[in-house]
Amino acid sequence: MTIAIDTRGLTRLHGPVRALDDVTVQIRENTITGLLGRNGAGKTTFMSLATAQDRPTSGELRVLGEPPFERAKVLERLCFIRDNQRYPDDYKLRHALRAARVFYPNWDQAVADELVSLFRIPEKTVIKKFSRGQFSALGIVLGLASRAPITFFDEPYLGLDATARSHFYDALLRDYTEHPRTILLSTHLIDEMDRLLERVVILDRGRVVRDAEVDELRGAAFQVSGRTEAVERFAEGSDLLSLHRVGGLATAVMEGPASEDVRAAARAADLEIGSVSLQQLVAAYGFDGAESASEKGARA
Ligand SMILES: Nc1ncnc2c1ncn2[C@@H]1O[C@H](COP(=O)(O)OP(=O)(O)OP(=O)(O)O)[C@@H](O)[C@H]1O
Repeated sequence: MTIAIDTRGLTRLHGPVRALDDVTVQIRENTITGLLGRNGAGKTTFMSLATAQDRPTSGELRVLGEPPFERAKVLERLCFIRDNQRYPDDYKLRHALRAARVFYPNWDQAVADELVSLFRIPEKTVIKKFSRGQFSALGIVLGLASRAPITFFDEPYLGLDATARSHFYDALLRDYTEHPRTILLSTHLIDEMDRLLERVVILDRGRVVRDAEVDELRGAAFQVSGRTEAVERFAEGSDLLSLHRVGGLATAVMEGPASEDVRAAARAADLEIGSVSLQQLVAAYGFDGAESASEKGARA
């Protein structure tokens, strides 16, 4: 297994704010990894450090085997698509594409042309007058057509309508399958994107709280649903992550594998047992801004 991004104790302080706090993580090469976490968790900071747009306060960082700072050889192999990208005032689509063609050694013009037409990006309008969605679509075109060995997408979907988002996911998967490379994506749209993700790193207040294969995470919890009383009784004494009650019915997400014994007990209590989605799991742990059962318990 080759590591694309390797960090040891990576820390970035802004005064009292620990934007990244002692982060030790290895991002695998040729994998799509999701960087998840609530607002302010440190996702953009991580990407900015890995692309040498910012410097760490302490800790070690290696990208493609080297510290990225002032290493042209490393930097030309990275593409960072962020939501506040600046373009010169008079830039139109063709100027951005021309600059990208010069900058990215693996640039694929045919991919760019196809995506420009798919996303209906205007050719005559200056980029600074683009709608939010058109601006995001341009970032996606640059990110995919760059074919950079490591591509960072920091919430690349802002302003995109549902059809355009779906075009993005399909184009990303298709191009990645044909040309495997390392892709790091930050997102809050976990349900929509979970089919893209092979691994996730979840950050909370600058720290890594989970770093796992998506399949491994999904197998780490299960849900039971049915009559509230029966669900509550079933959940007693087990590792309850979240409990939602609606009318007389409830759904509980519980940590641990759904073993045969657990399944038999659920059937005996007339409860439905099922798997949880990545979004449900992230929400159950409270990493999406919702309050987890353990936080609620701690307050009570
Ligand atoms: N230049 C800066 N000066 C001061 N604080 C900063 C600076 N940049 C980031 N921070 C703080 O560092 C923390 C991490 O910010 P970051 O932008 O990395 O979070 P994020 O996970 O990308 O959030 P979001 O999902 O909202 O985009 C936040 O508390 C933010 O306010």
